[in-house]
Amino acid sequence: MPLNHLIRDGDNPDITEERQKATFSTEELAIEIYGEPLAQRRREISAEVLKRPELLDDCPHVFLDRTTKVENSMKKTVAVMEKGSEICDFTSREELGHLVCEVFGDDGFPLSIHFVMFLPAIQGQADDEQAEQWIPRAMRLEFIGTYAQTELGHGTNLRALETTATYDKRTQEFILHTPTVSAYKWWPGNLGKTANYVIANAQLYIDGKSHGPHNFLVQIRDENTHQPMPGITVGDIGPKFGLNTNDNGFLRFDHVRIPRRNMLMRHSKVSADGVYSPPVHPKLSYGAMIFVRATMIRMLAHVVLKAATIAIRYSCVRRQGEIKTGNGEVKILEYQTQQHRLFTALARGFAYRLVGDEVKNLYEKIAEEVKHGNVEQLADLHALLSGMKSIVSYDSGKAIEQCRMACGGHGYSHASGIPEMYAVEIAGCTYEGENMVMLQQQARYLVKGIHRLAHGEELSTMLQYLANTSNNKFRIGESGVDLENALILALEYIARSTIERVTARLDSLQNKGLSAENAWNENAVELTRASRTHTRLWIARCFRDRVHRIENHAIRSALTDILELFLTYEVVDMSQYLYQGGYANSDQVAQVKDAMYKLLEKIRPNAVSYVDAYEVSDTELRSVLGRRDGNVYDNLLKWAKSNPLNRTEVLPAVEKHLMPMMLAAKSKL
Ligand SMILES: CCCCCCCC/C=C\CCCCCCCC(=O)SCCNC(=O)CCNC(=O)[C@H](O)C(C)(C)COP(=O)(O)OP(=O)(O)OC[C@H]1O[C@@H](n2cnc3c(N)ncnc32)[C@H](O)[C@@H]1OP(=O)(O)O
Ligand SMILES: Cc1cc2nc3c(=O)[nH]c(=O)nc-3n(C[C@H](O)[C@H](O)[C@H](O)COP(=O)(O)OP(=O)(O)OC[C@H]3O[C@@H](n4cnc5c(N)ncnc54)[C@H](O)[C@@H]3O)c2cc1C
Repeated sequence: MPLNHLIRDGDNPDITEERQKATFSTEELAIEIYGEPLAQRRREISAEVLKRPELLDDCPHVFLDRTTKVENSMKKTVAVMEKGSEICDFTSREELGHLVCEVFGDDGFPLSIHFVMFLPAIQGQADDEQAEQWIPRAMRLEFIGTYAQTELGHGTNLRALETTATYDKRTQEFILHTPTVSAYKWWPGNLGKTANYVIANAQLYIDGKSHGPHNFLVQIRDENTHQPMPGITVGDIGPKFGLNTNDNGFLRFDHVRIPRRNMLMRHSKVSADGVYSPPVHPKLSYGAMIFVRATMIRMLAHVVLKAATIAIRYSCVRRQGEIKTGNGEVKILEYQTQQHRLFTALARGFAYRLVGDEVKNLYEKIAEEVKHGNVEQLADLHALLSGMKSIVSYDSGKAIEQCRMACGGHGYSHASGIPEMYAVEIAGCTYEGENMVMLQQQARYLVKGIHRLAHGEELSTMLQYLANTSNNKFRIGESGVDLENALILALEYIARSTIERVTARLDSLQNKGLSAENAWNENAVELTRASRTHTRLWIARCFRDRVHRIENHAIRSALTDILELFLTYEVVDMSQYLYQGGYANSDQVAQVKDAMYKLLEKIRPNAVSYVDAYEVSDTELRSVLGRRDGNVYDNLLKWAKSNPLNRTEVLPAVEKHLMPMMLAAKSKL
């Protein structure tokens, strides 16, 4: 029995040959990733979707214009809501999430922000009475909501948001108002044409005094006619780099009145007579952002693993050039350069996916504490997520782009599926906090860590390595030190020395009289680097711990190869930092590189099986190059022929414009 469960008759023999080489069971690896029964449920859901034409696209979605894309996704949403509960358990986020991926792909769907931000904002920030009133209605989809925070003029600097919510004691209402053009809400997903309610973030004013940004539930469209409510101007912001199935929108309030109880009041409150009670932590109204930052890690990793699936499968059916003259053309995956760009992408995908689970669990634990008023760990969580969303979004983007380029010309075609994946994924560098800004949020926490250490104060578990000053020599190759440990210690050194250096520079500039703010800005690039090195260390440690916990020997061994490749790649990529302070020499860095190249060879026979085990169906993959059966060329031809430009032999536009020009040119002869 072959260990790879995806072998089928009629597949491209080049890909079948790959699957026969598997040294671990792909089904067992799938169970390790998803757990049981989810691994099996995902397969059943995928199979059910295939039987229901109303859930499938009539033609490749990339051939459609925006209006049709949006309409299609709305039509399919209704089909999912009507029949979806026959296919999956709606109370399981994982099952529903899988169904959504199958039916809609990555480019957005009408309920994405409803589920990802609107509901979580209510769940975390509404008091019990409000939650009881709003959540059941929102869950039944009696209305669709979104999260309207960003404005035309400000997205990052939330303290400068201009939308106001002024309390009117007389009527016990808030008046929501957009005072300037730059105060228009701008960007919220599904706001343009879909949502009829928003959680609006606005500056709270009582008796002329500002209390900072707070969240309010505001109805923006009529529940029966979907027409904008009085005082509301709303629309779609236009086409974007990606996510064009999503109607990101703009919104203006013109003195819109809402009842006092529409302010989300779990943490901050305004009494009927206008008395304000602040929250136990000033940033609790940022809770929905924290939720998305925690969830997006797995979403981004999922896209990397999809791109890796496509590029690795394709690289086994594409033959180009010879390694040894006369021996025939090889699968392009035989080239070391191809393995390097693809297996490192695969390793990052697995690392981020598995670490993403840990981040989600940590978030859930701390969110529960916060719900009960314990905010002790909120700063740790905020710092971690700020770094994680930045590293994972950016490095995933680079990995996906490598996968695309690794497919040569066909990677540039939408037939590969990768351009759209890249466009969707890379938005993660911007949304939920622009990366440079978020890295600096984390850097504040790291600098504080060094100061605490200097004052003999206790450090959180995450920062304890900062105290390990005896780790000052690279121990690769020493007896008693295995590769993994040596690499983790090297990453600890890189992070510690980088954070120490930049903190010392900040301190010295301030000692010379520079203001804290100016000293910070003069070192901002180095501060973001410190933040990156810390986060990459955290990911590495967390990934290692996750792999060590695997009980199935064959699966642990398969993922150990991926872990070691990840660690060697991270260390090589940051090796310049190893030279600072003389931690390592160039021979030692060469040893890490050699280990990395050996791992590429070791992973090569299992390459297709790793991505097969991740189990993304062809329906979800939406890629001609990444098809499970490897039958790429016939299907590329079919795909091209089916595109709307080929509906007529002679395009009407050619007849109208070019032919007269050419005929006129001929007649002038
Ligand atoms: C069921 C299935 C469903 C499946 C569906 C799947 C399909 C999904 C499809 C597609 C999904 C796409 C999803 C896209 C969604 C995108 C949505 C958005 O983008 S919403 C907008 C986001 N906006 C931002 O993120 C703004 C960024 N700005 C900020 O967060 C803040 O302004 C910040 C942090 C930059 C500064 O905030 P300050 O000005 O209020 O605070 P300062 O003065 O700098 O800091 C004071 C202290 O507060 C801490 N702080 C700041 N934020 C904190 C926080 N959140 N928690 C705890 N502490 C925090 C700081 O660390 C600092 O601490 P010390 O003083 O150093 O100790
Ligand atoms: C696809 C997508 C979906 C979105 N969905 C939503 C949504 O559903 N709801 C919502 O409310 N918003 C949404 N947004 C908005 C998003 O959250 C903001 O765009 C994001 O927070 C960045 O803010 P900004 O656009 O103001 O960028 P800016 O802050 O203007 O950033 C521009 C540049 O200035 C730099 N910069 C800004 N401030 C600083 C600083 N203090 N220090 C150093 N550099 C700085 C940045 O690093 C960046 O290089 C979405 C955005 C996108 C792209």
